[in-house]
Amino acid sequence: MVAINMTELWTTMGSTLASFMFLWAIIRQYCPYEVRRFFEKYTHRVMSYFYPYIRISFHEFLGDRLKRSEAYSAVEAYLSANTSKSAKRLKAEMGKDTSNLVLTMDEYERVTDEFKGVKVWWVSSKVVLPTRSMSYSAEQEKRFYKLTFHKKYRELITGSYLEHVIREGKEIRIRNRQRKLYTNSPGYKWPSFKQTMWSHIVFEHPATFDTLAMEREKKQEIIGDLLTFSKSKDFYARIGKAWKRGYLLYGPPGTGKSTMIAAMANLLGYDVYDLELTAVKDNTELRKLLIETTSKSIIVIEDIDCSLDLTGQRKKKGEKCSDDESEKLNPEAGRKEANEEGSSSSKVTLSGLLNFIDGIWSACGGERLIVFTTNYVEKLDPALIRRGRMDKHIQLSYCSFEGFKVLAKNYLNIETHPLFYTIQRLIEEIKMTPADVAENLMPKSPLDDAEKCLSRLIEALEETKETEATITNVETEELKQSTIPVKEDGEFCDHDKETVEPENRCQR
Ligand SMILES: Nc1ncnc2c1ncn2[C@@H]1O[C@H](COP(=O)(O)OP(=O)(O)OP(=O)(O)O)[C@@H](O)[C@H]1O
Ligand SMILES: [Mg+2]
Repeated sequence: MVAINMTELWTTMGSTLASFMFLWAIIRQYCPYEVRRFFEKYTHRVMSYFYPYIRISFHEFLGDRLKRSEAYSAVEAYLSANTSKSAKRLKAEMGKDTSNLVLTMDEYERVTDEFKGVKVWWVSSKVVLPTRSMSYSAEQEKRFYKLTFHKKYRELITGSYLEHVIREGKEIRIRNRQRKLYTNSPGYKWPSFKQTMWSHIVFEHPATFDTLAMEREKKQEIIGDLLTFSKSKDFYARIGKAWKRGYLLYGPPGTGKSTMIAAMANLLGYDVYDLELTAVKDNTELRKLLIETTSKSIIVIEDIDCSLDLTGQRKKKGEKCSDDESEKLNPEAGRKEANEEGSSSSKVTLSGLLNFIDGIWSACGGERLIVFTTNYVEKLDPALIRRGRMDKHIQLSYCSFEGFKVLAKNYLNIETHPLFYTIQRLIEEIKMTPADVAENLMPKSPLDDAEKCLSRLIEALEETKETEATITNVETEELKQSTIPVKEDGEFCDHDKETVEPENRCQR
């Protein structure tokens, strides 16, 4: 009797379920989106009374969708390391140093994980949002991971399990990630959904502080400063300051400013965001770029004096960053065009840049260095480089003997040589950039040994010495003539006195 009743019960339940499924299929197929949403909502409510499982979603982009969710990235990394053995469909991507492959779950793949004897299930999924256009576009995809577990383990899973997933995921990401060099391409379109405003390539610069030609003490001081910064999360939180630090690198061309940025990134394992200020449309776009940078990164603005003038007005297209006079003194300066293509419509102002560095938005993300480089530190607005914005000012200068020894070790693999004495004497009295010293030390043929390269450097130093002496003589001569200007009638006159009427001034 009981058996018959049970059979009837199962049959009734089965047919009810079948009817419900049929009804649901019709609704899905023919009803408008709003009606479907309505049914979905109430079906979920009814189901939740009987369904013993809890589900948590981790979406790739949240809220205003400006930034990829950190939780999503951590889950992705965790799953790639912990479940790639059990998943059947995987995606492959190049890992760190392009030497290993990183495998992650493919879309709609389902895997099981276990924590303290409790089973949980992860599914990677995506929804495609309704588009206005007829064409299918990848930009409308919303990816997410869904975690499912029994409701009796709610506390364990939402507490210690998720903590464990996020912590481990973050560590794996740091271990596996390829460091990137980002740039904001000129004319890049406003991000429509999940595209970022930065494009990137893998960062593979080989420079390190070991290969940087610089006095040992100064180098150690900078390394110490950087390492202290990277370990000071709690300190910055305690003093109520955003976890970021500004560095101003200044000095003549070829003294190693860009090389030092690469060495900094390699020392700390940070990404590099090379910000081309002249390609930024306005302050709002600048802020968007800032928000999109991740932590553990260096934001670099090279040749800051060329990007923005001191009044906050952008330079016009084609205008040179240095005036004619300084260009004459330093032909290198002329090479730096103020603006690239597309800058004519740029409206980034000095105040926009100041806000970028330490405005309220600059705190988002944390653990970031902002580095400015310039050849002309004296041209910069003091507000831009005051402590708090540019906390550490580092001067990179002409090659010292100590710097030369680093280069000799790098290029020729020698630590001492009889010719070092001559080089020491010359290098201490002559201004030669590390870039020039390095170029002279570079073997030019397979037959070039250390002695040949060092002799070439000595020759170059002597040549520079002679040129410097000639210039000094000419300048002294000019100075002599210009300081005692004489009128035709034999009287002395003063060029600089404003009071002298133009017609009374002497002709040079
Ligand atoms: N201090 C240095 N140590 C080691 N190599 C250096 C150093 N300075 C310059 N060099 C060499 O010279 C080249 C040019 O240096 P770098 O681009 O870093 O100069 P810079 O100061 O950034 O110049 P600019 O002001 O023109 O941008 C580098 O490729 C590097 O090989
Ligand atoms: Mg440079």
